[in-house]
Amino acid sequence: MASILSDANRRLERALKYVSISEDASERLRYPKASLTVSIPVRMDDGRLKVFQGYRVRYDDTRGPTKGGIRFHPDVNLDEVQSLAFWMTFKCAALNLPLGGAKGGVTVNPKELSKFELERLSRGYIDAIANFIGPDVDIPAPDVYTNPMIMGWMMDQYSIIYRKLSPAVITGKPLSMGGSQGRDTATGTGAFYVLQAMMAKFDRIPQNTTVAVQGFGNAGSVIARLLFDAGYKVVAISDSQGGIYTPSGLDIPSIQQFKTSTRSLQAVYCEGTVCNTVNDHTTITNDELLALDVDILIPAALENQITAENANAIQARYIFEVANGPITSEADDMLSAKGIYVFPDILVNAGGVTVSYFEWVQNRSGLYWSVEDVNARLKTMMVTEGECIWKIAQDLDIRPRTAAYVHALERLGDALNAKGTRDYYVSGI
Ligand SMILES: NC(=O)C1=CN([C@@H]2O[C@H](COP(=O)(O)OP(=O)(O)OC[C@H]3O[C@@H](n4cnc5c(N)ncnc54)[C@H](OP(=O)(O)O)[C@@H]3O)[C@@H](O)[C@H]2O)C=CC1
Ligand SMILES: O=C(O)CCC(=O)C(=O)O
Repeated sequence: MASILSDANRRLERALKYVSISEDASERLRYPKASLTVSIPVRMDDGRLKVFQGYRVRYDDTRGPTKGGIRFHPDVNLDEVQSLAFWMTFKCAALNLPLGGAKGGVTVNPKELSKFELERLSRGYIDAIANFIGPDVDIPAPDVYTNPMIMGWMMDQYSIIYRKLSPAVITGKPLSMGGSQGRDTATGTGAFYVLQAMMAKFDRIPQNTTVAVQGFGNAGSVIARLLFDAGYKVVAISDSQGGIYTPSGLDIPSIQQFKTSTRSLQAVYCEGTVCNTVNDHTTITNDELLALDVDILIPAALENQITAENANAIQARYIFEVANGPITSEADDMLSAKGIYVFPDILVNAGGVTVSYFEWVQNRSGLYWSVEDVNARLKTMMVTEGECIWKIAQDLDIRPRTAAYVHALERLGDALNAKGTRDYYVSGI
């Protein structure tokens, strides 16, 4: 299979046909600005020293300091981190955030580490990348298998290194360490606002709309819950171990209550009290979930879930990409040919980075906002930019994904052109 970054770049090439930005600007956007690979030695609880591979990629900083999460997962590699940083660049521009794109990761299965080992790894990662990040340079945040506790350790480690409390160096922190209200639910909430706005265009009524959600972590569980509360019928959910399916609709609040990051949904559902409330559920694989005959499919786990191999099996009418990069470009073409609407990651999951931006603003101003204020601002931004993208798609008769890239490219092109040629003969910060 092609590298994830070269596949991601195919979306850029497609959108470039619809915008008039300079050759210089488009050429600059094809390559990450800087990629750092580090080794992180960690003393394990049994006394052994283990060395982990870590990465941080700053893709483009033309519109502001770079921003993007940190992933702890066994499959993390440089190609994946570069692609995630590419998507962050276009996501921040699509939402008009004054930020560029970055991403980080460590190749590790955090479920195999003790809490102390995880803390040493998190602090070691910051030791290794401290020169590469900073509140005005590059600001990390959580992603898959990282969380507020890890962000807190990382911010603390950075503050120790620079002998100065630096809350604005990282977002997604615990509230007690300068985190923002609403950041923990922001990705799912932002996606919900976009979904509601788009479904209104098709006159869809929640009670008559079935949904399947792949991935039940920070992003997937929140959107599943919001959809359930709004009256949608969430008939299937899954995690890394597989999924559960109930045609009459799942009791999402009970499942949320029982699921913890290390327990499988199937075990929670079948061993727990939840199972006793619904009799007609079946366990399904992740592949089966993707192919269910539902109205809305929400991939909210990892990239490359829908490929040329299984695109023809997809039956959903609408796909909302809460995960980054869940559909390959080849599969995109096949879904489009089947008349399936795909609402893209760089719009749908942008709620996370938007509230991260709010957190960074709050850290720098010292003035903290209520959750109502955060969510109201989030809703305005998600719906406003979503509507612009929808209009571009209608006006140019292109897919929502290409429209989102066109929207982002117009802003990125302006900024790259305004900056002039400095980048081409003086090294950047
Ligand atoms: N967190 C954020 O703010 C943002 C996240 N995203 C994207 O959303 C997606 C999910 O991230 P997030 O919810 O934060 O991550 P979490 O770590 O909170 O949750 C990940 C979920 O995905 C499940 N999962 C892992 N591997 C697979 C697999 N192979 N098949 C099906 N499910 C799997 C996990 O299962 P298990 O519980 O069994 O481990 C877990 O339920 C990622 O693509 C991420 O980049 C995008 C924007 C912001
Ligand atoms: O909150 C952030 O800064 C980044 C979130 C993220 O990693 C993403 O949107 O993929």
